[in-house]
Amino acid sequence: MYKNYKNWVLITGLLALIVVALGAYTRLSDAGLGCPDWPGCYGFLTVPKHEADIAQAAQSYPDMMFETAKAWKEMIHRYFAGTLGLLILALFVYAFLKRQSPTTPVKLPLLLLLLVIFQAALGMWTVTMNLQPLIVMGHLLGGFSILALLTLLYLRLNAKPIMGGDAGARRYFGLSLVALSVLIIQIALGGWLAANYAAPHCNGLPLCSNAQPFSLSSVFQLPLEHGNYEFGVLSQQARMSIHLLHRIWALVTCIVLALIMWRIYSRAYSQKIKSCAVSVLVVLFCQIALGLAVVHWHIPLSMALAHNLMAAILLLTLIRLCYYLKART
Ligand code: HEM
Repeated sequence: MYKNYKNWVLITGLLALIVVALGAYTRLSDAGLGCPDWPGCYGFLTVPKHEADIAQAAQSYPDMMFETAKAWKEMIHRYFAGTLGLLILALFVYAFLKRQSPTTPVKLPLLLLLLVIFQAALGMWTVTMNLQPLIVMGHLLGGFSILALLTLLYLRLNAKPIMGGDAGARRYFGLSLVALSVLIIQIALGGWLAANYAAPHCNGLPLCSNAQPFSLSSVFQLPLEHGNYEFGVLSQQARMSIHLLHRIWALVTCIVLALIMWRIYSRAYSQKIKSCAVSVLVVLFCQIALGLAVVHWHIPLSMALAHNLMAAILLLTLIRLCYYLKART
């Protein structure tokens, strides 16, 4: 039974990765408003198919343009996300029933359950508030957080302690948390960039070829008073600055993570810690290359999607390192 539970945690983690990818696909292919209501689609449980249903949908939402392909992208994301929510509920119920057992943590599944409920609310607000950028960014961060907590739960259940400990590397747990914070800021800036449709507003490499100057204050402008935020509402200068800040912080992320990983690698004597630090470096390199490719090839959907997934993988590899640095033997 316990072995099955471990397998279910793994399956739930893989499903969370698929849900994050489907969410990115929906957002990046501009299908976020494919269904203008929640949890149904134009008042139906599935995408309206018959002519009479489509006519009724058009009548109920006269301001919306019904597009079958966009509606399906949105609904498939919701079906997968709903399944993920049910699996997380099942993990919590099992952990609660086995709460006396020291090998089954209960706080982590509870946190996951609360987070997935909040994430569903964010998904609803994304639609009902017509892609308000703060909500869209929050929804992206919520997905990454669920993935991160499932990874932690998987590690708690499966990770083998490092033989003899690794006191040399263990001292760097605090620094690994610094690296994690820098990365989380970079992921949030990426979400802010995408939620404000700022990708096409900075064309050159490494800097933007736009004429306007960079403005830090415009990056944190909160557009609140608009009825619909699809395709962005901020000025050209604000979007260029948001994009540029994501690149500048990418440089900071790269330097901070590279220095900290090198330090941990050179001080660790366990192979496990060394390999965790190397994986962070390899994934970081791929992520920077993908970011550059997204700009160079004018934001092809496949690359933007890969850039999103690589950000998630980078977060997970860093969490794995933090876990092993902290885990008691
Ligand atoms: C550690 C480095 C980086 C991380 C963790 C990171 C993370 C992210 C994330 C999470 C997104 C949001 C994707 C989505 O909404 O699905 C994003 C978007 C984006 N990033 Fe990065 N990024 C990094 C480096 C870079 C670099 C170096 C560049 C370019 C020079 C870049 C260019 C972009 C662009 C253009 C988008 C918007 C994609 C779109 O809206 O279609 N990123 N990034």
